[in-house]
Amino acid sequence: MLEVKGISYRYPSSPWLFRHLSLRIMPGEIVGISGYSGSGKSTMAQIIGGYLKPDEGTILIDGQAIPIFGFHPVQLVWQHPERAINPKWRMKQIFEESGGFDQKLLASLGIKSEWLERWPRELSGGELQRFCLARALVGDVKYLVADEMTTMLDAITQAQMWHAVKRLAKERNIGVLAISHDQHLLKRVSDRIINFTEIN
Ligand SMILES: Nc1ncnc2c1ncn2[C@@H]1O[C@H](COP(=O)(O)OP(=O)(O)OP(=O)(O)O)[C@@H](O)[C@H]1O
Repeated sequence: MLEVKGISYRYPSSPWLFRHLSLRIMPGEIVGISGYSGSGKSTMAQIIGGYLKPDEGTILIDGQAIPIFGFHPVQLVWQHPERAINPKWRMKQIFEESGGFDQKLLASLGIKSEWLERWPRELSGGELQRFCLARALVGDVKYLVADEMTTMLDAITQAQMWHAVKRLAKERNIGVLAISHDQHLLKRVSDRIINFTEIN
């Protein structure tokens, strides 16, 4: 189980963004989270994914703190794939760096093998985002945080990606936190939905 226990965060010279925020995600469970713009959902996502350190509180997996070094068992997929990918590497290199190829996974996300030879700038936003999702799902990922993962994408790509995430979550027992302003999407993909303002 992923436990977010009483975390608090404030950016330098700013008031508390949230205090004593807690939530739990079970393996294989998809938890949707909504909340007003600027309330701190992405900041919380970055804390859970290990990109930011909380000022108070802890993140535990099965009762243990997440090791600071090595593979992070919580992987984050952001809204803007172009900001998450090194533009100087071909897609193949990006994949190799993150732990290698899983042909079945690539196929299930609709990633064509010829895209692997391309540079990031030679792929559309939707194609790049599929790569980011595939990269997040390579290896022994235990939890996935999808922060507005498909907001910029067309309905078909959105449906394909979420179909794959739902299937993989159940098959591999990966817990998922889906952050979105799209209530219809959250209702479709989530086992339960939390309002961000109710957890802090
Ligand atoms: N690096 C930063 N330094 C200072 N303030 C920041 C920084 N990053 C974000 N903020 C502020 O923190 C607040 C929360 O931002 P965050 O992106 O976490 O909210 P959010 O709930 O994800 O918003 P949205 O739904 O619009 O994506 C905002 O007021 C934002 O301006």
